[in-house]
Amino acid sequence: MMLWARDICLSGRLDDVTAKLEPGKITAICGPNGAGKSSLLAVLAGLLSPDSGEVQLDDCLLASLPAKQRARRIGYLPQVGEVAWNLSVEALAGLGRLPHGDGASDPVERALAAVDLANMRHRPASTLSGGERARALLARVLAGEPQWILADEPLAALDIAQQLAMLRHLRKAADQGAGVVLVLHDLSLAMNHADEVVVLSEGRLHEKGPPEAALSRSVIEEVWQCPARWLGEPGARALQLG
Ligand SMILES: Nc1ncnc2c1ncn2[C@@H]1O[C@H](COP(=O)(O)OP(=O)(O)OP(=O)(O)O)[C@@H](O)[C@H]1O
Repeated sequence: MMLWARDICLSGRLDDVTAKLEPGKITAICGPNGAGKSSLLAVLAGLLSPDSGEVQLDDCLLASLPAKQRARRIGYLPQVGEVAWNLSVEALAGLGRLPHGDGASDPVERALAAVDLANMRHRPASTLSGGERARALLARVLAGEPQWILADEPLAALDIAQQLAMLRHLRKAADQGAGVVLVLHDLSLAMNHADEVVVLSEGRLHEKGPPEAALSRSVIEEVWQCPARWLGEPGARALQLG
């Protein structure tokens, strides 16, 4: 049970990246702007084909899986939070059931509750605030109850209470066996909430390991070229910059 990117090369974006991701964990992908985080996530989701290398999902190659099966097993939330059609929140979350073709309502209800949008279920997506829209799009992913949740900056538009609620929900999903992979710019969130951190730099894998090691002060200074130090205790770290 794993999602394994092997020797991934993608012209100008990823250079021989290998990373084995485990279910039951929250893995954060971190790195400076342009480091290749979104590209790697899209490759892991099977939405971007690498020039060379392959992604293995459990015992099969991702590229060999029919799109519907892939969509059942991997839920992907892109970075740009656009809603193409002006659906209601409930209908938008319901799209997460499409790969299953069952129109089941219980997973949609659970997803709406998880993102705290059950009371806005009839609101057209066009009337939502940025953070509400981000949560509705996340509800679509959660409603599919995928084995892997791959989300590109899912917390960026959320207030701190919603961030915490979402992290608790993602932790619960991981505890129940899902693999959770999050692109995060906020290194404190990665440090305090991830089990594993993948650090990319200029398209290459720089570090992979537990947060205290992968996001050490020396790694941050080398990769982000930014003086920084961690304050506080493990699990409740704050990053002081400068
Ligand atoms: N469609 C594309 N064609 C060519 N190059 C691209 C394409 N999309 C992104 N890139 C380039 O690939 C590199 C990695 O982009 P990517 O979006 O994966 O980085 P990122 O780490 O997610 O960045 P950010 O933190 O800014 O979101 C960047 O230099 C970017 O300009």
